[in-house]
Amino acid sequence: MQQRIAAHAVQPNLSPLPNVRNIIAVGSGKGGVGKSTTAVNLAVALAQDGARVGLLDADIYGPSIPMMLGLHGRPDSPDGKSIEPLRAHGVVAMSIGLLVDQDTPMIWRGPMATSALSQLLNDTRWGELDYLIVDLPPGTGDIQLTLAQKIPVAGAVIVTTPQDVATLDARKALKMFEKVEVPVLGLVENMAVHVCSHCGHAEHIFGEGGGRRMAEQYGVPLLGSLPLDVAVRELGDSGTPIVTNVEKTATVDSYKSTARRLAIQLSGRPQVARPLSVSLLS
Ligand SMILES: Nc1ncnc2c1ncn2[C@@H]1O[C@H](COP(=O)(O)OP(=O)(O)OP(=O)(O)O)[C@@H](O)[C@H]1O
Repeated sequence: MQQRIAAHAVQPNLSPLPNVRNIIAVGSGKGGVGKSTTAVNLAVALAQDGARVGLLDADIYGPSIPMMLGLHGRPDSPDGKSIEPLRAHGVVAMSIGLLVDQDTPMIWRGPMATSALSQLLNDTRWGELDYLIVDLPPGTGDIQLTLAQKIPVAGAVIVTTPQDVATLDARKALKMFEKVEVPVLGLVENMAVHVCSHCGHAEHIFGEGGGRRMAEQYGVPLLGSLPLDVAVRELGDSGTPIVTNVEKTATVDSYKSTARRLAIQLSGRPQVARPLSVSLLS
C-alpha cells in the first residue's frame, strides 16, 4: 500500500476535520495576483505526485475554481444534507459557484459568508484526503480573519506578485495568519518574469525580487517564483490548468517544484495522531 501523508498540527483550539489530513489555506493580501490560479495548479500538481487532494473555493465573492477546473453541473446531494464534490484532473472540488447561478452576485455580509463556507467545508463528502487546498477570498478583512480562525489549517501559503503594492498587502496577510497561529508555509511569487515568446527577452514587468526580499525579511520560505506566461491564462480559462499540459515547459516545471517545496515544508511541521474527532464550525 502507498505510504500516505501524515496529518499535521492545526491551530491550538481546533481539531482537524475527520478524513482530511491537512488543510492548506491559500491567501493573498491583494486581489488579482493569481491566488486561484496558483491554488488550482498546486492542487493538481500534488495529485499528480500521488496525493489525494481536494480543493475548496472559499472565494465566495468571485468563485473562479469551477471555470479553472472545467467543472459543470450541480453537485449531487443524495441524502439532502451532504454534498458530493465534483472531480476534475485528479482533484475533488467544491465551490459556491457550483451551487448558485453564475450571474448571481454574492451580496452576503460577513457572518453569512463565513457560515456558508463552514457549511461547504463540513457538508462536502470529501472522502479521505491528504491535502485540502482552500482558496481564500483576497484581502485581510473580517471574513478572511474569521476563516483563518475557524478552519483547522495545517498551514498557509501567501501568493503575491513582486510589485511593492502587492508585497505590502501580502505582509498584512502574513501578519493575519501569525495572529491566529496559522504557520505560514511559504510565499509564492507569481508573475515574476515574462519571457517574450518571439525573442526570448526576459522582462520583470511587476519588478524584480519582491517575493524573495519579503521572504528573507520575514524568515519564511519562498516556495517558488512563477513566470507570467500567456499559456497559464489561456489554459486556466479553458478549464485545463497548465500543470496538466503534457508538454514539459519551464512554467509547468516551476509549478510542480513549488508544489513539492510546499509538501516538504508541511512535512517538517509537528504531526498529530490520526484525526478522529469532528470539528464543528459555527
Ligand atoms: N502566472 C500567470 N501568467 C499569466 N496569467 C496569469 C498568471 N497567474 C494568473 N494569471 C491570470 O491572471 C488573472 C487573475 O488570476 P486569478 O483569478 O488566479 O487571481 P486571484 O488573485 O485569485 O484573483 P481574485 O483576487 O479575483 O480572486 C487570471 O486571468 C489568470 O488567468
